[in-house]
Amino acid sequence: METIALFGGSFDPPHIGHEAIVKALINFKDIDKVVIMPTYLNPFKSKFYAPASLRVEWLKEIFSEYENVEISEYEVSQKRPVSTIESVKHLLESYKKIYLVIGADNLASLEKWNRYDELKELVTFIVVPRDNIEIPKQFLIVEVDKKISSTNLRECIEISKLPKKCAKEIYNFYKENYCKTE
Ligand SMILES: Nc1ncnc2c1ncn2[C@@H]1O[C@H](COP(=O)(O)OP(=O)(O)OP(=O)(O)O)[C@@H](O)[C@H]1O
Ligand SMILES: O=C(O)c1ccc[n+]([C@@H]2O[C@H](COP(=O)([O-])O)[C@@H](O)[C@H]2O)c1
Repeated sequence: METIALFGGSFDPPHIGHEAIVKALINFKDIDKVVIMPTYLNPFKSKFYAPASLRVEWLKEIFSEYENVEISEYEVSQKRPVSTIESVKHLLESYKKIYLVIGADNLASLEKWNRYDELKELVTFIVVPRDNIEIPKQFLIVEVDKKISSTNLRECIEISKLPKKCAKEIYNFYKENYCKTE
């Protein structure tokens, strides 16, 4: 196991778009393992909705039968916003090469990420297309076409857009706590 794909995110909630991205990564290039790393809190966000412990629990259940997929609690266990550069440096103690996976919506803020100049030298970015956002030529692309976002699901939770393994638990949590519509 030398090469990993680091797939970080809030996963608030996890949805079938995330699952499709992980499936596509497993067979991409020289990737040996996908490391899914939920945030405690994204450094650019002010709050989370589901507690980190619950998001970790869901992710572990969703990917429990996937080979070569690991859920890392490195960020969550620190109970603070953790910059991606910190997580990458931590993972480079164990792995030789890291592909860093982001949705195209994150391209707009990427250069403002903490120590971006250093980060870009340490990883190879993989971008997943989204919302017809243009992806500059220097980035690798993994094609996954799922028009789903956690923001929309928090507004109006739809069970068909949640990973089967814990769709009911996720549905009930957001329905009771955040959904605005029936
Ligand atoms: N449907 C999708 N297509 C492409 N990339 C996605 C998709 N859903 C999530 N991603 C990417 O996966 C990573 C983790 O996503 P995240 O947990 O933020 O979910 P999200 O649906 O993007 O949530 P939000 O609506 O709050 O931004 C991010 O880099 C995000 O851009
Ligand atoms: O390192 C940073 O400065 C930084 C700033 C904003 C976002 N990120 C990371 O981007 C990933 C996607 O976040 P999100 O909330 O869109 O799922 C997640 O791993 C965040 O920690 C990282």
